[in-house]
Amino acid sequence: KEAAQQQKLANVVILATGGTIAGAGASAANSATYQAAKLGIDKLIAGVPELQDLANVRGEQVMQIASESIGNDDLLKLGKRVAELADSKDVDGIVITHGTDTLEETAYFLNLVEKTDKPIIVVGSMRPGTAMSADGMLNLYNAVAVASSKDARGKGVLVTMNDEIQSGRDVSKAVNIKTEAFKSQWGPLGMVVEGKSYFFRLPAKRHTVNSEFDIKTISKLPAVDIAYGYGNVTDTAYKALAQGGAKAIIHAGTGNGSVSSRVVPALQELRKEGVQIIRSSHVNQGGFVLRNAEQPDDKNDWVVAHDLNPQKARILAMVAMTKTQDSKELQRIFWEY
Ligand SMILES: NC(=O)C[C@H](N)C(=O)O
Repeated sequence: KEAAQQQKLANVVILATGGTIAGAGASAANSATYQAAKLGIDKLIAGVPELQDLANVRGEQVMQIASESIGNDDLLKLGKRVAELADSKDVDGIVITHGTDTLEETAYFLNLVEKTDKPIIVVGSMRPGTAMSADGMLNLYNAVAVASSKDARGKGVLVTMNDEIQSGRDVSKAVNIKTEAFKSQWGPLGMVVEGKSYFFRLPAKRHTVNSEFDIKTISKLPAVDIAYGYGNVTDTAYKALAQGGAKAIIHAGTGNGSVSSRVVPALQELRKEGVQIIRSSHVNQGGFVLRNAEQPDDKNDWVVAHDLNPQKARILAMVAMTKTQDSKELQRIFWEY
């Protein structure tokens, strides 16, 4: 009977990368003071025995780091492992446990480059498992529930935090410390309650099987960096990033992605030298940058990131620039993804 039950369940692989979901503090009162990336995947799975009621679950430790330290090589390594698993007939869904600081970047990256309609869920926690009211157990349970659900297929990479199912493209960490940390200006796609997924919306932008990008053909990501806009800003950081080898600079601009008159000449000059300039907005609750609104982008040959925040714009620029160095193509890609 047990064997029959196992056969009916979906096969889900959990790829562990570290983060607070694998973190540990000195006492149960330590919800914010702890070390990330301490527990291995076997301990995480053993900590939630109910996972085995949802799916046949197995784990793999891909890396063990806090997500603020994830680099481009880590993204590529994770992305390639996800693709191998997605190609396997024995795998129905994939969960990635991840620190929350750059979770939105990894989720968007996978959303762009994984050619599969199998569910891929990225999940983290705001409190370590040793804390009172730790959120990791339920977030992980929800992630496995969504990964084993047929309803989650073809919806792009998803994120399960705080009972919500979010699109990996749209979601970002909007609050820290609190467990209701992840928000999207376009709203969640659904909810997961007691191991069941409920979807209410679909992502509108190109992703996974409909994406023109494929992790299998990407072996290196170009250098793309971010510089922040604020009152009294100078062009020092922009010039330094270009000198450091940046092929594109994401301008994390004020308001509509506006650019200070003190910075405009340097960005015009850098563009002439071949560096792509991409205007985004650093406003907290969701930016929306349009071409030729605050700056004459056509004249300057700059690109706008539309609703993508600066860190997501960096991910898309890197992926896009594995294929094109043309600013018009880049802009087309920023509208479509
Ligand atoms: N809540 C977390 O996971 C934060 C941690 N710094 C990380 O991103 O790994």
